[in-house]
Amino acid sequence: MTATTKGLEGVVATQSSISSIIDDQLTYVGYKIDDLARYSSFEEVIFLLWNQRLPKQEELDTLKAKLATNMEVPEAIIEHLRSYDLSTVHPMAALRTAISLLGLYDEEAEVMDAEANKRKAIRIQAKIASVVTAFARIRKGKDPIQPKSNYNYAENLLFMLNGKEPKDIEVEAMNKALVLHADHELNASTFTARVCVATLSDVYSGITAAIGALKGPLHGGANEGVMKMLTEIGEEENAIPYIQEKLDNKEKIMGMGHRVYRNGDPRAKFLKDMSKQLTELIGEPKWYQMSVKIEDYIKKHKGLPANVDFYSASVYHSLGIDHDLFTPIFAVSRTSGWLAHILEQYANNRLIRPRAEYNGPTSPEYITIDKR
Ligand SMILES: CC(=O)SCCNC(=O)CCNC(=O)[C@H](O)C(C)(C)COP(=O)(O)OP(=O)(O)OC[C@H]1O[C@@H](n2cnc3c(N)ncnc32)[C@H](O)[C@@H]1OP(=O)(O)O
Ligand SMILES: O=C([O-])CC(=O)C(=O)O
Repeated sequence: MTATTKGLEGVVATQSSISSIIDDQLTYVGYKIDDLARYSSFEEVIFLLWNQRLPKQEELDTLKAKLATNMEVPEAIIEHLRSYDLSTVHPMAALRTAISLLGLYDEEAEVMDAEANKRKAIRIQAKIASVVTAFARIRKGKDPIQPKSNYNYAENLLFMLNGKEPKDIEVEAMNKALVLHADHELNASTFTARVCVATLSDVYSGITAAIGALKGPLHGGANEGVMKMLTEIGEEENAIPYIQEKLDNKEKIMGMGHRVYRNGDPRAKFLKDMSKQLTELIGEPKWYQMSVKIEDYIKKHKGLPANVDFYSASVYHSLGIDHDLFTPIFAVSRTSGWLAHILEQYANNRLIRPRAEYNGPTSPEYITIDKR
């Protein structure tokens, strides 16, 4: 057996043609994230991740139409959401359970051929936006909003969330955030999804498992943590003493650091630009200003760069999204990547089963329970 590496750092666990991080550059199917963030719609990226090529206009139109028409969720899911005490349930917990439940209403859930799996991918990608937004509205005592078939994915997401026609700038920002969060090589939640389906379990199980992994604050959950931190700081002048105290207490600063990127996350600059623009637009530039101060300080004193979660917090806040919905919105986007990886895993599968180096006691004498 080879030596263990804590947290599997640097271990290459699979081959994949979906996304890559080489020398701090992120690509989806070889396309630079900078180009995709500037020019692509989220639907184009979904097509790219699932088919390993960019769509022609007609193919894109078909995918957009399929996503829009599949957004409706079974009434039973809505009723289930209504049955929780939503004041205490974390939205990621509700999402995890709702997606698992969704599988019970999909007649093809257990059908394991490639075409059926692609059909399920469309249904899951479409419906996850409705589940998150329905949750958001039901807990405020409002009814879920039906998607519009002529809206694109980002528009529908905002529309179903806020109940009003989104502004162009908001749609543009949401689209870009969805593109930037869509996939990221073998991050923890994607790895979780692949491990799950490599047992030949079903797609819903893979997505449910991945949601569970994304929920944690060391992964997707960090974006909610960033906004919590900014809110606690309150004003720009409090930022550095607050951060220094956290560092003195050996606490981690959410949204900072990354396992793979050492010199900076290429997605962060787009979110940073959007944060500047949108926080000004809503008349709350302090969130951006505070974030810049923290980023500079952590870079200088810890050598750690901001990751994708750092500026996405103030971006989502500016779009009027509740802070505990930031990670579910991340999940809506990352579902596209999880699904791509699940399909890729099925297409060339082998059970994922590494080894553990045993470091427990050896040969203790067994004493029967009456003598212990
Ligand atoms: C979408 C995403 O998942 S992006 C990541 C989102 N997560 C976060 O933002 C949470 C905060 N960041 C972190 O916890 C880490 O940087 C991770 C989990 C992202 C990466 O972790 P790892 O590569 O395992 O690094 P690890 O946690 O071992 O940290 C290495 C050192 O840097 C320090 N460090 C890393 N991140 C931070 C941070 N955000 N704040 C303060 N110190 C940090 C650690 O304390 C450790 O210091 P030490 O060697 O003195 O003990
Ligand atoms: O790759 C990682 O470890 C975490 C990350 O940035 C992501 O999932 O987007």
